[in-house]
This record gives sequence, structure tokens and C-alpha cells, in this order.
Amino acid sequence: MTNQIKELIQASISTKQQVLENEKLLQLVNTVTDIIVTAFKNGNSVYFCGNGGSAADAQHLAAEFSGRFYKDRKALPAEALHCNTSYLTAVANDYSFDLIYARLIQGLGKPGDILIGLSTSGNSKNIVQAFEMAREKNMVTVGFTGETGGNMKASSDHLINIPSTDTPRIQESHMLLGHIICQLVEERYFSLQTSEGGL
Ligand SMILES: O=C(CO)[C@@H](O)[C@H](O)[C@H](O)[C@H](O)COP(=O)(O)O
Ligand SMILES: [Zn+2]
Repeated sequence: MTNQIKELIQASISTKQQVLENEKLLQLVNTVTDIIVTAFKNGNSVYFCGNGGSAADAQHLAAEFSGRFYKDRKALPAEALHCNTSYLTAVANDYSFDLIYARLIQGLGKPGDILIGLSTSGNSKNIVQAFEMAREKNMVTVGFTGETGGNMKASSDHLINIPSTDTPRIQESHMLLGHIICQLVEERYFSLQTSEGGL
């Protein structure tokens, strides 16, 4: 009766095992950690976007920075782009759903800010358009995708592509690596700037 449950847990472990053995991908996680630390040091912000479950993941990861992960420390400037429903319904209604994230980046984005887009297919048009706008703004783009990277591959400065084509398994690894990045950023940023560690 529990066989299918075991198979699904095994599938999640197997995807994560492949991530664990992919040295290039792990190096990239380290690089992305460092560019986020540098961005925060320079007073830049980190924005996250995604659709469906990946919107929830975007919101979750942004809150680790703006709220806290492990440490009691000052807030870091990070936000997920789907959180204002008045904005989303207006822009989707008056312009296009494909523009909801690009327009916010047009309004908020500054050179050196980071945009992290989570998409299992890599093909969500609203994320691809936001990445193109981020590049116009001299921001840094980081794609969290499935194995091909889809259409986000071309517009991602850094592409964390999970070696799977199965949406939920990809999302589970996105959150694993996302949590690791949040922990390492918090450790590196606040060990550098201990005076800013308080509330
Ligand atoms: O959470 C899930 C599936 O696990 C769904 O809500 C899923 O995120 C949605 O179908 C998304 O619209 C898929 O978009 P994407 O990952 O291809 O960008
Ligand atoms: Zn889901």
C-alpha cells in the first residue's frame, strides 16, 4: 500500500543525489551565494518570481532574507514579485499576465540588483520577460529551472538547472538549494559585518 509513496520519496532522493554528485552545479550554488552577499553589501536588493508552487517558493525564499533564517540580525532587502494582488490584477487585466513581473522590475530594478526566477519548464513568459527587463536595467539574473533551462537559459546570467523534467521533483530541489543559499548568505554576510548583526 505504501509502495507508491516510497517510489515518490525515492524519486525525490534520486534527483537530489544527482544534484549532490554534480560538482559544477554545486560550484554554481557557491557562486550565486557570493553574488548575493556582494549585492547586499552594495545596498542592492534581491527579487524573486515564479508561478504556482514556484511563486510560493519565491515568497518563502524572499522571506528568509527579509525576515530571518537562523540568526537574529537586521533585515535584508528581498521580496517576491507576486505579493501585491491589486498590482497583479490590474496589470494582468489592463496589459498582460506576461508583463506582471517585467513591469515591476521596470519600476523597482536598479543596476546590481538580483532577479531570481524559479520555473521548472524555464518557459514561463512572465519570467522570461522579467529577465529581459532585468538585463536592460543592468541587474543580475539567476534562473532556477529544470534540466534544459528552457527559454530562460538564454537570459540567465547564472542557471541552476536541476537534472530532472518532473515539476514537483524539480521544485523540491529548488527549495533544497534555495535554503542552502539562504543559510550560506546569512553566515557569510553577517560574519563579515558583525556590527550590522543586531536588530
Ligand atoms: O506547484 C505546482 C506543481 O508542483 C504547480 O502549481 C506549478 O508551479 C504551476 O503549474 C506552474 O504554472 C508551472 O510553471 P513553470 O514551473 O513551468 O514555470
Ligand atoms: Zn506543487
